[in-house]
Amino acid sequence: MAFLCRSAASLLKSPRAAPAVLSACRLYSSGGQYEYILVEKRGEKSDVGFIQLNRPKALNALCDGLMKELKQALDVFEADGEVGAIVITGSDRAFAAGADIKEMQNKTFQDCYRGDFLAHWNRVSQSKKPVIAAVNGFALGGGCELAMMCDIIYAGEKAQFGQPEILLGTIPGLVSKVYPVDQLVSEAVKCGEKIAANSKLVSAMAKEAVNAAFEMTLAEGNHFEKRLFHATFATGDQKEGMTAFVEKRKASFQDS
Ligand SMILES: CC(C)=CC(=O)SCCNC(=O)CCNC(=O)[C@H](O)C(C)(C)COP(=O)(O)OP(=O)(O)OC[C@H]1O[C@@H](n2cnc3c(N)ncnc32)[C@H](O)[C@@H]1OP(=O)(O)O
Repeated sequence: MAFLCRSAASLLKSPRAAPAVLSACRLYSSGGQYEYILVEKRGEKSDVGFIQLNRPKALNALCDGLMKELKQALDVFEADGEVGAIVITGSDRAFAAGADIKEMQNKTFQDCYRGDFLAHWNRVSQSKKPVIAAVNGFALGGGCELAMMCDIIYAGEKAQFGQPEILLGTIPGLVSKVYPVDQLVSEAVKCGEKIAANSKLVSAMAKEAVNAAFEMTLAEGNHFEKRLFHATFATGDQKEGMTAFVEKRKASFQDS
């Protein structure tokens, strides 16, 4: 179905394929066809495609099924001549708390590489129609990246953006802050302590991705970062980081 939707615009030219496109377009008018998102058209002229991430118990963690449905909904809205802009939102508590850690916990490097894990995650940035993120609550890791892939971000007062992957033994995880003069050095040391408590191996990989990005095109940089992300799944620290999250305890990284 996802493939049919992606090709909807071109398939419209083919009478043989028309029923497939029509059934794709019904996905939001009939409701209930998606498991992880709510999809409708909003605005006085029904010209705004509206997608709400809907896994409240998991704080909208971006599981594979949700990302496939998001792609599918974007495909349908792109093929819909009435739709002029798309809004993606979550709940009051969470836009999205990142990629689904429980789904990733036991993945190996081989699983990531062979399955080209995250291959379709760039779909939002490829949208031909303007996409607006309406962010309330947590926008962490992949949730933060999802918001950044949109063209415009509107944030609620309590929105919290962050890249905490380093706490899980994977990349990235860089944060910047502004402090009063007299607190700056001690806060910088505290920051250093926090970084040093994470996997030194994975921190080095995060730095490698950031540094390499300066020398590359955006597409090359994204590709390199994805491959390094896959490589973290070959480390013991990624297993420890994600297992610690699932077991609700502090991770103990061995730099291995
Ligand atoms: C982009 C790529 C490639 C990678 C990533 O995105 S890695 C993930 C990055 N995100 C994080 O590390 C955030 C993880 N979540 C948290 O730190 C916390 O859940 C919180 C700070 C967002 C909220 O904490 P709070 O104490 O308010 O709530 P919890 O009890 O921790 O969570 C409620 C419920 O949601 C489940 N949950 C939350 N985040 C995820 C996630 N990313 N993946 C899977 N599940 C998640 C959490 O386990 C809990 O469910 P259970 O009670 O059933 O365990």
